[in-house]
Amino acid sequence: MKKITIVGSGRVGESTAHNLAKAELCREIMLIDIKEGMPQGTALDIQESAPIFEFDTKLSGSNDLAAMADSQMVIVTAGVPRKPGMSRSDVLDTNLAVIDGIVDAMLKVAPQAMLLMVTNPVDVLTYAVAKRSRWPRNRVFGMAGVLDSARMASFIAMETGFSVKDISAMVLGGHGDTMVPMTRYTTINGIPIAHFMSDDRIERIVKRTREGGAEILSLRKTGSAYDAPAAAVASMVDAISRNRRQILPAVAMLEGEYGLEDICMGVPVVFGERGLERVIELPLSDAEAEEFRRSAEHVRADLARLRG
Ligand SMILES: NC(=O)c1ccc[n+]([C@@H]2O[C@H](COP(=O)([O-])OP(=O)(O)OC[C@H]3O[C@@H](n4cnc5c(N)ncnc54)[C@H](O)[C@@H]3O)[C@@H](O)[C@H]2O)c1
Ligand SMILES: O=C(O)C[C@H](O)C(=O)O
Repeated sequence: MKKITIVGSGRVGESTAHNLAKAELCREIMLIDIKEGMPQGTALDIQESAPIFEFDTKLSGSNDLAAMADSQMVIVTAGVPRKPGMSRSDVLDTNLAVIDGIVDAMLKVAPQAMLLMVTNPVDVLTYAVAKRSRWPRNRVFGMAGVLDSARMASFIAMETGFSVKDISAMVLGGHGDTMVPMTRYTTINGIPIAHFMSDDRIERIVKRTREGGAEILSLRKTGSAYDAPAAAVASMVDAISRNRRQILPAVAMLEGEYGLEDICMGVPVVFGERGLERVIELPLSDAEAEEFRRSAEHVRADLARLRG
């Protein structure tokens, strides 16, 4: 890709910029933030690591949303994170106001770009962007499942002692307390985890995965997770910019899949050069379908707040 803009150069934005630059996933990165001097300073700081990491990506910063002109992708990490004790939905109203301005600016200066939403609550804000922009779903999607699945895989590696490289985990649904860790589709080198772990141990991992964001918040206290989230964003950009046609869980607009439409939430999708190229519909057991339905209800409750 030629140019990627990251709007919001706080913790997740900065770490994402560094990951994209180190992997040379685009030729140019524009960092934008409302804080004066901050995106410029962050861009320069990362740029000065280029001789050490040996990347040719050029970084710059701006306080003007018009600087996203000609981007092929805009990654949105602007807004506020929740504080300990809050749910992600508690920052909806604050972050919605931020997102609307970004979409309006994109419609003017980068109307053909893809938008990758990170700001929380990510399912609802992805939906808000899709509705405001009227872009097709291949160009509007959100990051959550790659992060939640990485957390689940990390916890399985910690519990079993097996290499994390062999663990393939999958978490679907809304990015909240009702997310759906798909234990039946989670394997260690192709072997279902039930072969290695008791139901109790699996249930502990499911719970810890659902509470993964809150666990980091409660330890760190001054901010939410950013390193694993930024790595997750970079892996989605990698799949798109290198046209890998990789299956990753991501927040997508559903158009009848899983019996749902007019809602954004986490499902397995194929990422390639056109962005979100296809939603994959997995057969669900009765129990999984029920968890998925409950998660959708939770997202819909927040969507109702958008309307009114
Ligand atoms: N989807 C996920 O899985 C996931 C993971 C981690 C964080 N997040 C979310 O990402 C968001 C950012 O988290 P963070 O830790 O980087 O927060 P942060 O406070 O470090 O950074 C947010 C930045 O956004 C900037 N900002 C605010 N309004 C803006 C606007 N109108 N235009 C441009 N910039 C603006 C702020 O100045 C700040 O620098 C939060 O909403 C957080 O919950 C989501
Ligand atoms: O927990 C949060 O609020 C941030 C993010 O959604 C996460 O899961 O780390």
